[in-house]
Amino acid sequence: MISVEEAQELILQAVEASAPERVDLLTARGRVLAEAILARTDFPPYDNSAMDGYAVRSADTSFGKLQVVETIAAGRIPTRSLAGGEAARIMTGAMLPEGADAVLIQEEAHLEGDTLMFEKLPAAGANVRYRGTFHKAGSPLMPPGTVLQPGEIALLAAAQRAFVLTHRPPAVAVVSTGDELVGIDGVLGGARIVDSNQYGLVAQVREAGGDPRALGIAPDDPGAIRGRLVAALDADFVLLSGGASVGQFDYTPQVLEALGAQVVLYKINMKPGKPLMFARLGSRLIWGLPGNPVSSLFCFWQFVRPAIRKFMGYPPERWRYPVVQAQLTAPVRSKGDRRAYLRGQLILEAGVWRFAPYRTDNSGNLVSLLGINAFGWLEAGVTDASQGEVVPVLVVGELLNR
Ligand SMILES: Nc1nc2c(c(=O)[nH]1)N[C@H]1C(S)=C(S)[C@@H](COP(=O)(O)OP(=O)(O)OC[C@H]3O[C@@H](n4cnc5c(N)ncnc54)[C@H](O)[C@@H]3O)O[C@H]1N2
Ligand code: MOO
Ligand SMILES: [Mg+2]
Repeated sequence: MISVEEAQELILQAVEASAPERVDLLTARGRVLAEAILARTDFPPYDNSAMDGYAVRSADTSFGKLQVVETIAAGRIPTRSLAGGEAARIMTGAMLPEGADAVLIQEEAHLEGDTLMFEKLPAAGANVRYRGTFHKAGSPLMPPGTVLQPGEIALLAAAQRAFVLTHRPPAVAVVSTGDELVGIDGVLGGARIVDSNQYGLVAQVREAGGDPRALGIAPDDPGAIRGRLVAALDADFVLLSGGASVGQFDYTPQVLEALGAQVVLYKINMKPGKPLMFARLGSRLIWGLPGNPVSSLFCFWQFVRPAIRKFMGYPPERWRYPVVQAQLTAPVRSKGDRRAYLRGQLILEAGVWRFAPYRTDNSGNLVSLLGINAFGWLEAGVTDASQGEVVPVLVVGELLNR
């Protein structure tokens, strides 16, 4: 059995960033830039007011009051420049008139007719956003490799980039195997269960940024699995779930070998998720995920998501989930035969990371995934840890505050 880190390394070595494609900015969230973006305009594009108030000349201190000569709304070009003793009513974002160099906020002034009364004029530059002070036209705005989150999308919109070159996400085919499986609206009873992995994996692919293709269920029959796998090879990545272990009807390893796939690794020193297989078939990458629902989800987070992120051009520090050190809120046990990942909740409590482990380690217990956001772990050879002990915790979901 190889370690989690060795397996991640081997899988990532098999992945390259995808070719760039042009996409509509409205659909680019979560993608990664494959081009450098230059600013064509200054940010901001003209001197403007940061507040609602009065554009003034800060040097006009000898005037006890000023004459308001016009009102400037956002989107309007001032009709005249300010001479000594003059002010202009101005709104947030409106263009500063020539001659003005500061904005007096309206709360610190009052009008008597067209005469502006105030105690003190603001210093030069107060409440003014000068042209080009955020960013200069012609200088690099975003390098390739920038992850496009809402802030970056808004900035690209401001730079008038309606289309951008980004790495394309992988198409990820999901195939479940098992004679016991029925589709979500299939007839239960007897020895049948719902193919829940298909739904969990499709959701995970989407969450990671990939393009999922739900290909349904193949029975536990090598020919049928082979047929479904070949149909799945249109996709960049294929996720087979079930049949990865050593049972009499576990066919994933033999089907992959019979197809001539190059098996890169099989079996990881971890629980849940030991019987993971990863193979290459031409340019296609295939994961044989263990069928146990918790193992399937966990193997995805550990070994598929990093590959999706690398394929999508994400920088290395974003391939894997982050790890924090957190205090256990309860004692935990492990058999010690493999590295044991304990599902649970990571909570930031009064500035301290605390990890509340769920009470089961059963790989078949889907109910135990309700509300979890993290996996704390004990290394192989360690059989217990007490309450308050600090353990490493892999953060797979949203952080919680308390
Ligand atoms: N003698 C041994 N038995 C097992 C070993 C072992 O080392 N020696 N490993 C165990 C571990 S660890 C795991 S994990 C599982 C992996 O099982 P498989 O990948 O072979 O998967 P199946 O046998 O097909 O199914 C296991 C389990 O999961 C359920 N399942 C399968 N597919 C789905 C699905 N799409 N949706 C929901 N549930 C699914 C299936 O019904 C079984 O209950 O092997 C252990 N055994
Ligand atoms: O490694 Mo398996 O996933 O525990 O039950
Ligand atoms: Mg099995």
